[in-house]
Amino acid sequence: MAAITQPEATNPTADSNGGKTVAQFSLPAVKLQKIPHLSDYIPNLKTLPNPLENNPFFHPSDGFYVSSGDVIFRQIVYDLSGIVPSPNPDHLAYHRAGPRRDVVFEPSEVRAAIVTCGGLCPGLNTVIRELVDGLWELYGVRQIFGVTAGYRGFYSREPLELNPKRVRSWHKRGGTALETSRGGFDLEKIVDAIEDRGFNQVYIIGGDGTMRGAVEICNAIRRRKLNVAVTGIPKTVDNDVGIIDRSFGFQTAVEMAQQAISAAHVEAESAVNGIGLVKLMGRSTGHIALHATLSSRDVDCCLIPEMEFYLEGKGGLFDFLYQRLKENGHAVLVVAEGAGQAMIPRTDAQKEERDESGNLVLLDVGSWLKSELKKWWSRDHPGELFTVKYIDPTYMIRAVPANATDNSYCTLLAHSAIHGVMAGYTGFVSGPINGNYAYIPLEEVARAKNEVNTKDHKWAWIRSVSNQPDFKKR
Ligand SMILES: Nc1ncnc2c1ncn2[C@@H]1O[C@H](COP(=O)(O)OP(=O)(O)OP(=O)(O)O)[C@@H](O)[C@H]1O
Ligand SMILES: O=P(O)(O)OC[C@H]1O[C@](O)(CO)[C@@H](O)[C@@H]1O
Ligand SMILES: [Mg+2]
Repeated sequence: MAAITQPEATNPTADSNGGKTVAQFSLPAVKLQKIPHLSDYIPNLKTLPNPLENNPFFHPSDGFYVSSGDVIFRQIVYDLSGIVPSPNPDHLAYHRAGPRRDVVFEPSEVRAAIVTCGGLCPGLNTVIRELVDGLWELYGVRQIFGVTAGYRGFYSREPLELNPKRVRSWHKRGGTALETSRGGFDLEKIVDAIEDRGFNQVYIIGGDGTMRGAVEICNAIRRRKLNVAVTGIPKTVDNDVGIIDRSFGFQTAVEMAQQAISAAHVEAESAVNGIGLVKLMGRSTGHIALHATLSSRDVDCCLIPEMEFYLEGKGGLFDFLYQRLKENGHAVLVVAEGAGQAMIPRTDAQKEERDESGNLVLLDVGSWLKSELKKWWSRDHPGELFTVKYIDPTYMIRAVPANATDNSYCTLLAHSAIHGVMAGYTGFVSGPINGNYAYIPLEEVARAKNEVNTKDHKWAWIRSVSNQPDFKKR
């Protein structure tokens, strides 16, 4: 239990020259997040030396294996002055991901299943490929299966046999070669299928909904006391899964979004009073819109679900855009698909409309904004030229192969997951925390949400590059 205490209370703002730089400060005690293990409910689980020992390509050296004492801290930024209270009262630590000295699965007895659920995301095929390759090449597993068409595929489709030859070029393809779907989550049928088919390692790739389903599968497997390890690999182009630094495919999506913003910019500056409007994915979080705005620098205003805005009146969107048109002759507006939903009129039927997974179907904020902009201009500036060019690259930013950074990220995620499962961990997710790969309890990831914090420095940065209003009525 690390409790670090600085002995002397001094002026917290003093510089370091005198050596007395910080007020008395003590870190909270470390709370290590336990990862469930098959031995929690399977007595006398046999262990064997890691097969990597005999892998001719690895030659495990000193420090190669990760021990249970290796941890990653969640929070690495502290205010030693004590002026700003810590946002996380617990000093959380997670087990470091990586190969363990002992494993609980004999490779010849492993029957691994891989499934992809929910919407697409760049890198899905890379994760699948690297799971197959990692299991086969690192650990010598030969029975690897793809469950097709999402959760429903467990009980309604024949699994697909996978091997390195079959998946060789999958990382170059967008989408998921296993196919995906929403809905179809029938817990008992899924767990029956896992049992009947003899799967003992289940790799579940998907977003927040998928992770909640994976928690239920894990709990049911534990109730039945099955020797089956389950791991979740978080997939979300929206980057809305919490705790991990970012989700795979997110950077690729942000990069793709640049093309749409550039096109909107060209269209806008080539027109008289031109507005370029781009709608980007982001059902309940605006990370893609935020990062695409920050990296493009062509955007005058970025609207996200985490921030309310209004159209009319002083300090509203129209007021701001009018100023921009007067100053620059054009403006570029980026809107996340989940922004402004409460302002768009909905019929009773639309209020109820859900997709197969139960997610509310969003209305098209881009089309609505375009029509409101046109109404405003013709009402307030009749006879003056005005153009809105609306670009909706929705599926283009996620239906592409992963870029180089995301591809290597996917490889590390897949290999981390395999090492954890082979060691007997279950009900966990692998992912980077502050740049280091960790094992995080699945339940915690299923609960955590990563929203844009409109009070932090990154949002202030958006406001400073765009000079957009804060939309606070005064
Ligand atoms: N609370 C839940 N419990 C069990 N299963 C769930 C739950 N929520 C969603 N699922 C199942 O998980 C799968 C994927 O869910 P969903 O369509 O919401 O996508 P997701 O995983 O959230 O990914 P994304 O939203 O990023 O596309 C579906 O098969 C759905 O039925
Ligand atoms: O049209 P689909 O496939 O249901 O997916 C759309 C949704 O999926 C997401 O990309 C999340 O994966 C959201 O941004 C979007 O609302
Ligand atoms: Mg989701």
